[in-house]
Amino acid sequence: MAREKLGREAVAEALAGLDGWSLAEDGGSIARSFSFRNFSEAFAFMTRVALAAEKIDHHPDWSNIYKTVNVTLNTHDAGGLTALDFELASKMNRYFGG
Ligand SMILES: C[C@H](O)[C@H](O)[C@H]1CNC2=NC(N)=NC(=O)C2=N1
Repeated sequence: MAREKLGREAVAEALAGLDGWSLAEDGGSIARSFSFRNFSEAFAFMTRVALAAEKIDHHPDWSNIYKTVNVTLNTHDAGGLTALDFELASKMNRYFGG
């Protein structure tokens, strides 16, 4: 199941294929900071991600400061990382890459 908490090895494996994301010290979440040319691009990215998040019913913890978007992902329901976090993270990387 997509919402099942992943073990340490599965997390390490999923993270290895994911550019720019780092694992929190407690292993319970992943984080990445995205930097854009301006606020408009940052917000366009957030809009696109928001629609994708709604579609898969999985939502980021994030903040936006001007042209930077800081994101932390974990699955609250599972109390850790699940396949959904890595699905959303790789979508974000794709949208960021263009
Ligand atoms: C009822 C609904 O499916 C749940 O509350 C979903 C919504 N979005 C979610 N997003 C995240 N990041 N973690 C969750 O556990 C979660 N649960």
